[in-house]
Amino acid sequence: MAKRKAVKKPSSKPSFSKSSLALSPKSKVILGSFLIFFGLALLIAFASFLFNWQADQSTLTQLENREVETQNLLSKFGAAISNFFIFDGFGVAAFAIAFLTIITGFYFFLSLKKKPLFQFWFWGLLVMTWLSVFFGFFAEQNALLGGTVGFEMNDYLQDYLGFTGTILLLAFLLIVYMVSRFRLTPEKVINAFRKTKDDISEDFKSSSSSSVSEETPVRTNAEEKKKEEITSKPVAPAPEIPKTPQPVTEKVVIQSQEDPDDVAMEVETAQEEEVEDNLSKKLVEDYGEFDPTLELKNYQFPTLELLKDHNANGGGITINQEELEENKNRIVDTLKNYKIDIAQIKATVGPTVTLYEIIPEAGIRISKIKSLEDDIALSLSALGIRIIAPIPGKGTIGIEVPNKNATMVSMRSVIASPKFQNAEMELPMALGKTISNETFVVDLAKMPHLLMAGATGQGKSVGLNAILTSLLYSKHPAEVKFILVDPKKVELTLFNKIERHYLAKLPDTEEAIITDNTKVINTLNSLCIEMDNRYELLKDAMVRNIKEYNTKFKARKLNPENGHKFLPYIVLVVDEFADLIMTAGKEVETPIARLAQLARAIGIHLIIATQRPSVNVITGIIKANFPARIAFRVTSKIDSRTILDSQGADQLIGKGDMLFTQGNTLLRLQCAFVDTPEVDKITEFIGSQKAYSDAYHLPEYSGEESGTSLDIDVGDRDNLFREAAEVIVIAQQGSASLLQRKLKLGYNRAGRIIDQLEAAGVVGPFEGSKARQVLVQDIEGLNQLLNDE
Ligand SMILES: Nc1ncnc2c1ncn2[C@@H]1O[C@H](COP(=O)(O)OP(=O)(O)OP(=O)(O)O)[C@@H](O)[C@H]1O
Repeated sequence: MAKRKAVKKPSSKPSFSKSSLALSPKSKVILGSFLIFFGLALLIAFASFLFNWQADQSTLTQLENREVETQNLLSKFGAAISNFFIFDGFGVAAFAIAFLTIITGFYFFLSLKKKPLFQFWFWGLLVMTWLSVFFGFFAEQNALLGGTVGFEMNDYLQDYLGFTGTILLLAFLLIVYMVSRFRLTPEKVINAFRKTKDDISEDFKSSSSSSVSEETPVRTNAEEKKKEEITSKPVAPAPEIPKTPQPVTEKVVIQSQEDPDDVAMEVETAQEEEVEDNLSKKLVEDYGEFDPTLELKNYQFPTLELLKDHNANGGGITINQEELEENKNRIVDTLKNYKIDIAQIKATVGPTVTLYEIIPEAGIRISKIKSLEDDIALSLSALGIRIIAPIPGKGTIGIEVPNKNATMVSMRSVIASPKFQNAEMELPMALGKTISNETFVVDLAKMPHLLMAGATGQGKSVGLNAILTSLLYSKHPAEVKFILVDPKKVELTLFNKIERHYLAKLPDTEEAIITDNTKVINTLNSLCIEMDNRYELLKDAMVRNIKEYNTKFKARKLNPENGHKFLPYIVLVVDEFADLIMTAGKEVETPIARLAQLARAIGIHLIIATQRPSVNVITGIIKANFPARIAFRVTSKIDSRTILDSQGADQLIGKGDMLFTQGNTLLRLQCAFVDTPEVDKITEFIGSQKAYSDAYHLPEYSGEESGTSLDIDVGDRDNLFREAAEVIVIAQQGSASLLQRKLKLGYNRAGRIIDQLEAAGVVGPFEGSKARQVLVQDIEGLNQLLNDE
């Protein structure tokens, strides 16, 4: 098949490299301010010239004579330049030059895009010339109005076109200008007239009816307000992309050369790709890259001052030489008891533990040391000793011994560290410090999900807060959204304040932080729908992951009219997973497993914490999909095995001492500490700033039971059934949230009553996001219905 590629013609224009013309920001500000002041000077000089031109003109021939005085506010310079532009030039229309200079100054000063500026100048100069001729035409007597240019051009035109011809030409040029600059069409003019006429007649009507009804203006106001709200809603940060470009088709006619009688065949080739590419390039040129943060462009990230430095000595570690020596001697002596001689010993002091790396004498088998692990720990008689034999990749044996005085790792120190500040990660989390006192930062997007376990009081909640704080310090509200599940109801409540900035929720729910297990099931299923939707978008955009998708969207290569939008990362945090599994079991496990298996590419990441890392909570399927794990201190070796697949977590010392693995080696870390008042301050700081109108909405999910016919025994009805029915009938609105509010009920109970009302025929079936239909008109009808039962 004949395929022809468009060959780009080499441009005949001379090409300038852009950088040779580019100015540095400093030069732009200087040039910009010069132009602004110069334009203002012109403006003052021109204005002053209008009043003093006659007096000043006589002095223009003696400019070099310092004795001669001019009336112009800008003296000789003002008089000369004004005379040049106004009298010898374009008349009063020359004011355009002053304005154009000021506008140009602002463009440089604010580093704005130059393209509209060229348009300003083009149209500005054209209008100036037109005005000059126009004034020259009507005010021939006043030389100042049209200037010499206006006068001469007018004279010239009248010689050739005559009086009437010149008027017609001027009128024609005016129409050309209006149509090309303001896209004015006859319909638009007629519509504008019609609208004014309608407005006037409406005003007339409302003023005559205002005395009759008092309610009308109130409603009008409300309506107006609503209208205003709609129009003044922050401009959706969606790039303006015109209709999908039609593929350009090229026709090639093929005719057999040997046989001239052969039927000619037309081959059409489409050049869709290039057009789209050009379109996105043009859009980027015109509007710049799409900026997802535009809607909250004044958003300020929380400052470091909101965090406390929990250490008096500024986070540094104090090395206690005596303690080091003492521990070294104990290790050497203990090993000697088991006939293990040491060739070399080295200590690395961390915030909570010190690592003693030993190299045994030649000939000593590592397995011997390994088998003596417990005995060595016992001889050293300290809590939290962990023996690593050998340290992977090093060929030494490590013995971690807790420091007598642990140093707290404050969140402030890890957030301020260059490692976190310069981290080029999608979702950077500053977890704490390693044993060699280095800040440890990992990317949640790479993990891609995190499992966290630890007995009660060992630092899980602090760990979760540290993760959330890291993300709040590094990501704009447009880039990440959290779904927080907190069955304990107290741990994550502080994050309520940032609901409209950072949280995601189901559309019909009031609270964004989920404390109710039924809602968790709905949210998880909704998240699965979001996942499927996102996969569809990725497929449509022909990209493999969210990062590529967002890059393509920012480059304006994806059309929002086709459903494309900027996709924020979604982080689901479940604080007490054991509790969920115990109450909801499979209903929770299935969507969690599905998300864990599939959600990595589309930017949904899960962080699951549990107190009880038993096998019925962390099942095989969940474990398989959570390669990254954090273990705080647990109570038994079995628990340690369940979470880490090896022991060690049972030997930790608590208070944020943790082991982290991403599938291979175990890393001992001291978790960064962030206190509740600090989290409170951060959320307060964010919460008090301008927010989105609502939390990020997840897709609607209608529970499985919806739509099924219900058969509920009359005797099993809730005590508040009758009262609830009355509330619903009076309000004529069949929603569970109404019952929750009016009767102060929990979500579950309100939902149950609604089901009973459906069975009794008071309300209709579930209708997705809409409230159910109320089938009874009034209380009398309700009484009749219930008495007939
Ligand atoms: N990283 C840390 N550095 C210093 N102290 C810590 C750290 N993490 C926790 N602690 C101490 O441990 C206490 C308990 O921590 P936390 O509330 O996080 O425990 P938890 O595991 O969430 O307990 P629960 O499961 O009962 O909620 C904190 O009040 C704090 O004093």
